[in-house]
Amino acid sequence: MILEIKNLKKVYGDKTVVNIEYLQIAEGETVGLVGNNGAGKTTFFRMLLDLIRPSEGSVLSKGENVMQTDAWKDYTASFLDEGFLIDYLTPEEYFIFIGSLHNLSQADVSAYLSRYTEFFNGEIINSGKYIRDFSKGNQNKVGIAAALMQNPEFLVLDEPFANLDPTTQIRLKTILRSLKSERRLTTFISSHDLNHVTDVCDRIILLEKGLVIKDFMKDENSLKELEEYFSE
Ligand SMILES: Nc1ncnc2c1ncn2[C@@H]1O[C@H](COP(=O)(O)OP(=O)(O)OP(=O)(O)O)[C@@H](O)[C@H]1O
Repeated sequence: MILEIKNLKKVYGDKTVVNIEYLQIAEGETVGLVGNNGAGKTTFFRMLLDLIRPSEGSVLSKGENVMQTDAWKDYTASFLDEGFLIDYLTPEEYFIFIGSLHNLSQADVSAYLSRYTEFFNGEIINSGKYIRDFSKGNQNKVGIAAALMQNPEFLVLDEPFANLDPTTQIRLKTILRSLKSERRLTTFISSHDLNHVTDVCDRIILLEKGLVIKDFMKDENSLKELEEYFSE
């Protein structure tokens, strides 16, 4: 079991924004987290990654509490928002820096980047610009590519399709599918885009006011069911 959540709660003031009794994610699953604004998706992801402390409960990665160990950091990669970037670097400098944290040489990083030319669509590499000068969509591309470069077993992405152009959205889905089939990558992604989520995920978790309202395996009716749920 790559991830196990036990009685996880986050309380701000008198408001419980995440309240998940039990949840587990197995190796190789692609799980989509959906829910309206304020449902608690980002807060939940931040607790998964030990970026904020839960008020109660625990997150176990391969059986170890993420608050008490570091081993999970070797096989987990994530991109939640631009806060993960270093905006006064160029994308190349940023990739080299992230690579150096994961024992990748400059040659390894260049080899990796050359495989992602299509994903970058000519806009990221050799642009001579700092990350801060890129559009939000292109900043997202840098963050997602840096996460993938770490060759993770477990990938967490918060709204990866937002701000990406349709071509890149489709390319990202293709990349996620091939990493799943080639390397059994486990992916946990949040999204407001029900089409993309049902397209790429094999399991969908619906969060509302911090609670898991639905947790089901995707089938051919899932998109319609989700659309009905959200139109009520
Ligand atoms: N630091 C904080 N202090 C107080 N309340 C917070 C804090 N962080 C988040 N919240 C509240 O927690 C709730 C959940 O927010 P969160 O960002 O996790 O939702 P979300 O599902 O990711 O929403 P969105 O789809 O808009 O990104 C919201 O009501 C938010 O206002």
